[in-house]
Amino acid sequence: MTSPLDDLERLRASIDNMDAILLHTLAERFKLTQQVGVLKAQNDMPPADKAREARQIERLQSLAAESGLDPAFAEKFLNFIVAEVIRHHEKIRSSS
Ligand SMILES: C=C(O[C@@H]1C=C(C(=O)O)C=C[C@H]1O)C(=O)O
Repeated sequence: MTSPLDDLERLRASIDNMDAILLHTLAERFKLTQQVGVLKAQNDMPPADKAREARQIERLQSLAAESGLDPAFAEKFLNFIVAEVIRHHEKIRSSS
């Protein structure tokens, strides 16, 4: 029989793996949004696109509901990421 501490350690090891996946996935996403930022700066397009964000939120809320996640959390999560992306885009724009 495993002890509670063994169980805790095993669960935490898997959580650490998931955190690494999340971070690597985010890094790949930021590589793509950086390319979008360069494209927008080169073509005088605004950093933010609220219509696109609204479509993404709607899609993620529905995926969240299907996965048993709180749709409000999905929206907050996307908004948090997009705010950082916009910050990057503004930086690219001001330096080009
Ligand atoms: C990446 C883009 O720029 C911004 C960032 C988005 C994102 O991180 O998904 C979505 C829309 C834009 O506000 C884009 O227009 O596609």
